[in-house]
Amino acid sequence: MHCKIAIDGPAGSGKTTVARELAKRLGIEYLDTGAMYRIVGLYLHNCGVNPDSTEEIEKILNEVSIEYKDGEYYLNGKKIGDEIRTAQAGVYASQYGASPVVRKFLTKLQKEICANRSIVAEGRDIGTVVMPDAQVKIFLVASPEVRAKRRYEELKMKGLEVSYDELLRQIIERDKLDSSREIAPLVKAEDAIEIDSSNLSVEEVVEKILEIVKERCKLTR
Ligand SMILES: Nc1ncnc2c1ncn2[C@@H]1O[C@H](COP(=O)(O)OP(=O)(O)O)[C@@H](O)[C@H]1O
Ligand SMILES: Nc1ccn([C@H]2C[C@H](O)[C@@H](COP(=O)(O)OP(=O)(O)O)O2)c(=O)n1
Repeated sequence: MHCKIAIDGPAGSGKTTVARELAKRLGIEYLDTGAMYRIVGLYLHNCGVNPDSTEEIEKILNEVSIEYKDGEYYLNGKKIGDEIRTAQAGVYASQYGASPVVRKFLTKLQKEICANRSIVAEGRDIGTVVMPDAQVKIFLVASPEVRAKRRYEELKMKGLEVSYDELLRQIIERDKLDSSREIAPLVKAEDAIEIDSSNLSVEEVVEKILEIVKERCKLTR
């Protein structure tokens, strides 16, 4: 039986770090759905598309192909790099991520990738929309201040000029946008287990989830 693990939560709660480590230890696939929203958000922004215009977005997405191969993303055949990892790309992802057309386009792709395999997928609506049948659903949270500090350290390490106050503002704004939108909002799935990572190390979070996985997926690793 396939083991499906869904990790949802707000920006900076540790989803990507934890999901990657879990996938490695369990020897299963990993999917970062946020990267896909960042790719589409940045592309639509660069095309000057109005986030509220369904027609404009549909027209552009009809000519777009996104592929996911061996952990890498390709947009119209071109491999995606760190350009999607900026704070601003996260803002565009959140803005265009509220569009029903964008969500339909990406959710279809995400369901195809997650089908018929054991996988750890992370984002905002994995446990509620993309993999509602996941045996393990984690809702990973942390205080906005802790999440902004983590993002600040992360972006500084990448040599990017960032302001903690601006990051905190953006994180609070994205939290609000992501959880108040009509379609597939960021909410804890009824059967999800909430973990607050504010005062936990990555290892402690991974260990907590591994315990749940071993019990529910009967995996030995
Ligand atoms: N429990 C934790 N304790 C300390 N730092 C963490 C923890 N979880 C994640 N981080 C760090 O915080 C930053 C953001 O983590 P990330 O996994 O990208 O969060 P998300 O995917 O939820 O936005 C990364 O630099 C990561 O190494
Ligand atoms: N499944 C998802 C994943 C991301 N999004 C949107 C909302 C998020 O603010 C942006 C960016 O997501 P991402 O996980 O890359 O952002 P963080 O790493 O958490 O800062 O994309 C979404 O709407 N649904």
